[in-house]
Amino acid sequence: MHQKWSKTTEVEVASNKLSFYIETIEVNQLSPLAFYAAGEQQYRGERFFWQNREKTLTIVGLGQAIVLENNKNGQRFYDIEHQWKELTKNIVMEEQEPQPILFGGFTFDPENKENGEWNDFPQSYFTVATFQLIKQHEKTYVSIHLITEQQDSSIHFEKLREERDRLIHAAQVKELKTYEKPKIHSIHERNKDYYFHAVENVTHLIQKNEADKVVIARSLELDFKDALSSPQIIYQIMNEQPESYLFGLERKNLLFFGATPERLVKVKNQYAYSACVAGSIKRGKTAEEDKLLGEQLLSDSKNLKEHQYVVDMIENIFSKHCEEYKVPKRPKLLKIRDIQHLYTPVEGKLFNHATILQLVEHLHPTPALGGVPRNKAMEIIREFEKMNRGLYAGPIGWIDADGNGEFAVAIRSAALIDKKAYLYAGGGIVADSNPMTEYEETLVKFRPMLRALGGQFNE
Ligand SMILES: C=C(O[C@@H]1C=C(C(=O)O)C=C[C@H]1O)C(=O)O
Ligand SMILES: [Mg+2]
Repeated sequence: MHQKWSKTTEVEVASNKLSFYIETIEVNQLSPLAFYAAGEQQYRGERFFWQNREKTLTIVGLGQAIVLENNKNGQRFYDIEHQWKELTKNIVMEEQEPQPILFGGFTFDPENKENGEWNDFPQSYFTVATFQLIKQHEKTYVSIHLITEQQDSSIHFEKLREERDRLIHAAQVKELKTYEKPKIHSIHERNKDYYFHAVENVTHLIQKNEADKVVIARSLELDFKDALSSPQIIYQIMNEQPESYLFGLERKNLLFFGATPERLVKVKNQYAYSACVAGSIKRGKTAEEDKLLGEQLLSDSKNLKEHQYVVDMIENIFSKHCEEYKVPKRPKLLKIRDIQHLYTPVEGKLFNHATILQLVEHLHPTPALGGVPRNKAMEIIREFEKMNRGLYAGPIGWIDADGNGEFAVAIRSAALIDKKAYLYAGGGIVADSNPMTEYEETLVKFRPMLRALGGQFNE
């Protein structure tokens, strides 16, 4: 017999009286990706996938028990947090019991009005899945969530149990499926000339002291021969990027996905963990060359400057939200498949009242993706980036009913819509930046998603 938990709580959200029904079972041996793929017919546009960097936690969501979204600037973090607290305040979980998860993301800049692939996408987009799979410590749990105004939901719930069993069965029999790499028809560097012009201009502005650092990004447009499926893409990024957070978030016909090495913030039992990741160099072709490049990065003044702005800002936020915190004096190297970064982990013990979404609100955007000073940098980005970043460079992640959770910075990412994918990459511009070097840095940063999608740049 599977271990099983069931509970119902009454809550009031936005003056609606709602009941939150939860039933969780432990299941044997189930591939999270196969579970995700089992939702291909019924739940397209309503799924998510998350795996942390350490690969100790995987979460999959199929269907939507509730969607929390808003377009409010200024209050968007607070609103999501408030609604989630209302939804979960009466839930008392047992220690071993898997929690209901709120998963989603915040766009990079709610003030950006550029048209494109992010049209109609809300500035904050979160969901609680109808069917939630959690794989943690080698155990796998599947929960049903039903959030409803109905008083008697027993018939509805019985249907959901049947559907859960169908999904689990389908996932078990599809276990061994592999997917082919997509076939790219064409690659287009959007506004390429304009990007060089932007980096040059922004460097001049910084030399004139209008700002200290500004991150400028650009995008690639890929066309495919055939339409791609979300499980096919998640499969590719799982094979490509073992040392990163992996994520996929669907809404209607858009899939946003990526493999990022960068943590924005993790909160566990009132401890907070963040990471300064900024400053980059490529990987070497041999171990010796790789080591030399790493040493070069560790002593390169332009990259150290890029990095230090991030450390100063994150340290400042931690000093406001923590009783105590630690910041190492010098960065170390974070080496991932295509690139090496300067990396400084930061951790602290939060004040009692501090929450993960408050930290997300204050940390986003760090100067790793925005700049210094923050507001000036955002204005410059709006003026000089001919695009809408959407969820790229924004916070993506989850929160549980206890307020624990983790958000990554959604870089090394792309949006897929039908037969087109849009890949995003940028870099920190400081006074001594050079357009060609920055351009080449973006090529390296495009590489993981490009490779996952079946493409490659020639060197
Ligand atoms: C902007 C990106 O990455 C950020 C910029 C970096 C840099 O300029 O050195 C390094 C890591 C990230 O914080 C991206 O990957 O698109
Ligand atoms: Mg850089």
